[in-house]
Amino acid sequence: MIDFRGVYFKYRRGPVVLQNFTAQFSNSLTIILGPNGCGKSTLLKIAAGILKPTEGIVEILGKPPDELRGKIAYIPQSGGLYPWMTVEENIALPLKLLKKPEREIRETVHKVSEILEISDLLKRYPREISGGEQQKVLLARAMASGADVWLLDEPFSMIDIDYRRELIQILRGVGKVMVVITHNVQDAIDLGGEIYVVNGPPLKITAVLKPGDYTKAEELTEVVKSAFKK
Ligand SMILES: Nc1ncnc2c1ncn2[C@@H]1O[C@H](COP(=O)(O)OP(=O)(O)OP(=O)(O)O)[C@@H](O)[C@H]1O
Repeated sequence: MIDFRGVYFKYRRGPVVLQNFTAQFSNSLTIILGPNGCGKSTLLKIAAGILKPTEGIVEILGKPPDELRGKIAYIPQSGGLYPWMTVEENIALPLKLLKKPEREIRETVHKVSEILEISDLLKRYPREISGGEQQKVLLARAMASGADVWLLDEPFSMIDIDYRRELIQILRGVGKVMVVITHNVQDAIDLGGEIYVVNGPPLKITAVLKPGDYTKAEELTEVVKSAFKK
């Protein structure tokens, strides 16, 4: 579903992050686990079409990212909400860009806000809500957008442990193609997708674990620790 073939990417004042990188993420839910600075966010930004590789081919559902504008929901590791817009306006933005009727926009925003338990935050600005609430708003925006592909960079890092599991169940029910970057092995298990353990830069895949291979965080932690060293 997400295909990287011979991809090369280097930051102008940074390392070569992708060097002839080839991978096919074919599960509808891909989880990427790896240490700080190895290149996970860069890979996701390339998939989202935000960064352009200098060599190689990137395809999502058979198309280059540029042809999928409006069909990809990308949630960055930090930021991502427009500070001058209310929470409601931030969630509505992708639907506005798609020129959906006002009534449909209103209904969709209210529906997703109820699902994510943020209805009471709609009139506030991003600076007036907590970090975890901001992450919920970003997920609400992805949900409202109806995008087919969700690229999520550490989407639960500030969500408390009690709500996290509930949120993961909600996301699993959305039924979209998803790539999720996480540092948290328990989240990876709860998500239940195919887990790619990576290292770098340059980014390389050191282990691929099928859903259900590991049910205990301790077992997966051991595999991840040894894969990080490869
Ligand atoms: N704009 C930039 N310019 C130069 N180097 C960069 C830039 N952004 C990232 N890098 C470097 O590229 C490498 C990969 O960064 P990236 O953000 O993709 O890592 P990551 O795996 O997502 O890390 P983390 O888990 O800490 O978020 C790192 O060595 C980082 O220092």
